[in-house]
Amino acid sequence: MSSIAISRIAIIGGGNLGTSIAEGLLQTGFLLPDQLIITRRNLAPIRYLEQKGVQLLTSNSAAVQQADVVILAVKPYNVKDVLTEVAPALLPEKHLLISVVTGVTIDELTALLAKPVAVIRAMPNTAIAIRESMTCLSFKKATTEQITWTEQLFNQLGKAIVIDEKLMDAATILGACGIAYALRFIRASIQGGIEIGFDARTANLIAAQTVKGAAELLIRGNRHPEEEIDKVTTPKGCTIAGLNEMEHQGFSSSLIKGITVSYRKIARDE
Ligand SMILES: NC(=O)C1=CN([C@@H]2O[C@H](COP(=O)(O)OP(=O)(O)OC[C@H]3O[C@@H](n4cnc5c(N)ncnc54)[C@H](OP(=O)(O)O)[C@@H]3O)[C@@H](O)[C@H]2O)C=CC1
Ligand SMILES: O=C(O)[C@@H]1CCC=N1
Repeated sequence: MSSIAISRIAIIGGGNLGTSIAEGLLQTGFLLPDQLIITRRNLAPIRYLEQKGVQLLTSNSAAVQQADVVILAVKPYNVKDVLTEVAPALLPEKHLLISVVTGVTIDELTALLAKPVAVIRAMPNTAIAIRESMTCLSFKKATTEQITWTEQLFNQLGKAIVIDEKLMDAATILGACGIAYALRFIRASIQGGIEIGFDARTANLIAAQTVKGAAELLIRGNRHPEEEIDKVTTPKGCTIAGLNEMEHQGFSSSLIKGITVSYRKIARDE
């Protein structure tokens, strides 16, 4: 497989994440809409992608046959059936399998395929739909070209880093589930904002843009949050009073505990 020339990408499982990946991919110059195939059993919810030129199929094997990169985006409990179905069509000399499935290791995927197809695990998040994903990648036996190509692909869709596979569950929690945690923070801010006088729409805009700005301060400035917090906290001021009350109520502690509970839900010793 060349590092740049692919004929088609097939996304197996056009659900929340699969369609988010498709939407992000369509915004890149990485491929044309007719180079993208997406499958699910019930195609009705994703007919809108057909209007954009994407090929929709119910046959996973037919999708795999037409593609050289296959993105597996089904729930973990569907993996065995789907891989058993597509294994005959997956050719080691042709295909790269990228799995975004939570908690299924490269060894487990390879064992289900029972053939030496290159497998890369990717853990993106739903912000991939707007090319703002944080994607963690891991691999075992992929070629340099396949790894480079996959990094380039996900860097077109946000930021991508390569991690050890044993950190993949932690990446799932911090990066993928993290979208939900961040949105809950924003929702709570909106509720507080309404209580102090804003209508919901205005509170939503202020809270979301403020979180975006805070995140950009860290990303662009490569800073620790507390450095930026120090700039906001006037001595005896309102910020520190509110922050300390949040901590007295268990703000950081509840987040840390939530993250570790989420982690225990999927983590295994690897
Ligand atoms: N949602 C997220 O934020 C993230 C999810 N993930 C992982 O990505 C995977 C997908 O998650 P998510 O998109 O949320 O789940 P969804 O349930 O939304 O999507 C899974 C899709 O797979 C389809 N599907 C099920 N069986 C088959 C089959 N035999 N052939 C083809 N398609 C099939 C389903 O459609 P139908 O029933 O019509 O076939 C469904 O649309 C999971 O493993 C999840 O852990 C990883 C990171 C983030
Ligand atoms: O909650 C879940 O199981 C999946 C994994 C990452 C995001 N959603």
